[in-house]
Amino acid sequence: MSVERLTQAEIEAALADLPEWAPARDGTAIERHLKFDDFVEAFGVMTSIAILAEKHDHHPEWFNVYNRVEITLTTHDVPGDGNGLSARDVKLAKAIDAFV
Ligand SMILES: C[C@H](O)[C@H](O)[C@H]1CNC2=NC(N)=NC(=O)C2=N1
Repeated sequence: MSVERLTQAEIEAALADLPEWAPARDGTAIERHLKFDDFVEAFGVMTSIAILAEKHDHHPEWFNVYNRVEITLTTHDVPGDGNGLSARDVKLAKAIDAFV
């Protein structure tokens, strides 16, 4: 899938379909915060997301403490300087939403 940077309009359109996600890092990322019953559930979901990420060849930046998981999606391989949002981020976010 293309790693071209999404335009601002494309980002806004994508976020309209991703109500659980919020823009982050000045529009170069999107993030979603999750809370589970306990650590084991949180880590189980992280394990599933890790397998999904590997299938997508697109990997999250994430933080976990006990039952909380904070996921940030951004693309390193975009042209130009620094990370940006690409269609890969949108695709992985939709895949994550499909099972959390
Ligand atoms: C070589 C490998 O395919 C690339 O480094 C992939 C791996 N996972 C990735 N994950 C993310 N978030 N951004 C990337 O640009 C990216 N590129």
